[in-house]
Amino acid sequence: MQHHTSSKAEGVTQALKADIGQGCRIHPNSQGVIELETFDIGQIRNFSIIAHVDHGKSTLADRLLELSQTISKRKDNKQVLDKLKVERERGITVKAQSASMFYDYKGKRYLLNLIDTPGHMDFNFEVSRSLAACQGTLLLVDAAQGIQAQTVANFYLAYGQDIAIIPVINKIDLPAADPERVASQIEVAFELPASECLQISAKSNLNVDQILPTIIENVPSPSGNINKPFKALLFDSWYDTYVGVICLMAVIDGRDKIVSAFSERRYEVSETGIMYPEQTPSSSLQAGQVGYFVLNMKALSESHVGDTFFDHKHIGTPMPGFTPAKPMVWAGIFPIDTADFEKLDHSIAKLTLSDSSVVIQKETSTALGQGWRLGFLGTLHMDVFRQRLEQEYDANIIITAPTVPYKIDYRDGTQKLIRNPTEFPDLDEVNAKVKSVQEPMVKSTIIFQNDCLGDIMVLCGSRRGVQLEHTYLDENRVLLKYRLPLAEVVTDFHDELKGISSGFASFDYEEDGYDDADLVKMNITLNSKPVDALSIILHRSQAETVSRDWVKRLKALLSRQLFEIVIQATIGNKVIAREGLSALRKNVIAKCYGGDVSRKMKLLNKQKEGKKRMKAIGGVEVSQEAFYDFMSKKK
Ligand SMILES: Nc1nc2c(ncn2[C@@H]2O[C@H](COP(=O)(O)OP(=O)(O)OP(=O)(O)O)[C@@H](O)[C@H]2O)c(=O)[nH]1
Repeated sequence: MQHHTSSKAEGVTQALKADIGQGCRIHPNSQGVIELETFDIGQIRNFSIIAHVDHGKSTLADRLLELSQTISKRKDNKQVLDKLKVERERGITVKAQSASMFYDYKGKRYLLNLIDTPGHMDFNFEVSRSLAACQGTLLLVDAAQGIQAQTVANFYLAYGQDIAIIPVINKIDLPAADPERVASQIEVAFELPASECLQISAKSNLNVDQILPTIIENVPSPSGNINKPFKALLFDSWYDTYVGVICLMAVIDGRDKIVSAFSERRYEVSETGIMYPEQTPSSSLQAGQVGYFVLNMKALSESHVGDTFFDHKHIGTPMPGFTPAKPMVWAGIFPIDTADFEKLDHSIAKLTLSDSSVVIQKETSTALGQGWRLGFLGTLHMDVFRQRLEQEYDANIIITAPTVPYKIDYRDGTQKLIRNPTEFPDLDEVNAKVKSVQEPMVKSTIIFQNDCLGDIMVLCGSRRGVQLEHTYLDENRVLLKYRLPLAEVVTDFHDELKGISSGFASFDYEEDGYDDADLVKMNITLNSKPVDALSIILHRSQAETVSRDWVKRLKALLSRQLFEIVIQATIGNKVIAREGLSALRKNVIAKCYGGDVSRKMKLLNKQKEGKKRMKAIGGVEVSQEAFYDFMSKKK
């Protein structure tokens, strides 16, 4: 194999004689930049890899980077594209990343831009972003697991964008691999010929060398024109402490270095470059290329994903942007120790700099004190955010039960969006003023083995689901489509599904508008005083079961006090569940009498310390830990 360690003077366009593909490492010139100016647009390919979670995208991406000599072979098996600690721990890709590589094929040098995508349903929004910058994609399917729900969702995202789709069956080295069966599933589900599926093992490198030539042959080059005025699509951005906001863009036309945003703000470009795989400056970025721009943008809020940038003298029609990510799950976050408020405020602000899809509002709860209400794309997104707060910022927090956004239509024609159960109107107000209450719906895809069909249909039915489709992918794999309320899906639906199918069912959903629903707000009271942080919005049919469960669990978590505690669940004025906790008979303080003074002081101080973390609600002292335990245990 010819290793092309080019000299500094050598341009990247120089054609090689080799007619089988091989990678090539390009080095920056004496100014420290990679020369991209003379690179022919016909020799550029922009592609992504889409797949269900764990089907091997990141592993394959690393193999392609190695093969193209973009990175050297890693011994530690750590993935290059997954940068965050939480991603490595959970083995999921959260934020899309891109990487450029150079590859010599049939005497020509190609610039291949790989745009990695996350594999979980909460991040579908990021998949669409990445696809908008590509002309082709590798649809990766695990040879043992076959098509899963996310494979279907991703296929349709790519299909909708009208880009070339190359089916690739991965993990053919596994003993349970059945590539022929998976190829036929691909033909049944997507009408892509089984004979065109590449069969590879990203782990053992088997047939991986076929991938880049297949991309070059089958994915069209971008269609821009370098002689037209500059136009680029912003598809990702992040914050860098040293230079401010970094914008990842796909350049559609032109080759200018001065751009101006559609927001009519003008920016000076201070640096352009490619992800190689680290940020590497380039002499310019021009039509067809994908790379980063440093624009002296100070705040991430100035970079709108889906925005179009133009040459400031030729501002044209912006490209259809992306639908902005809408937070679909809201939850309150509070410090366990109220003294941590400032520190936590700072940590949340910093964390949202690198994740602009989180929406923040301040919130005050009588039970939990000052905190925030945060909007997330889904429950996994929420979990990842919580985990990052705890791991990277050492935060001790309580997070309330998630709420989906409800819509209330009033008789007087006004509408209200509810993100917090405390904002939900009480029963009297509903009766007097409300025309309708609506909840968000989703269309879900579930794929599983035939033998759990009955149980899965029962589960969907109990979650108020309506069946839309029932297809056999092969003799024992079933694809079901259900329309379900989002509120039913964000709690423990996925866990139950995994339980029923011993972990094998896969699940994905997309938003599907709002439906009228018979919803009520359930309040929890302690000695008749409501505990705001424990209010939830429920479908009337579930109120009884949930209320009984909640008061029972609360009873188990509260400590007995010097008087009786009555725990009630109410809807309006009506009590629907009740538990009592009898009074402590002996005064605990009595134990402190006698003994030496210092021991007594120590005990009293300890008690004071503990009190800091107590809230008195209806005269009842509730420790933050009790809240924490209550909230962290799912329904
Ligand atoms: N046996 C085998 N294992 C593989 C192969 N490719 C990937 N894996 C393993 O499958 C697991 C998931 O691979 P990843 O590359 O992290 O999957 P991913 O699709 O990027 O996952 P997300 O980022 O979470 O969507 C890892 O344990 C890999 O080592 C393969 O060809 N054969």
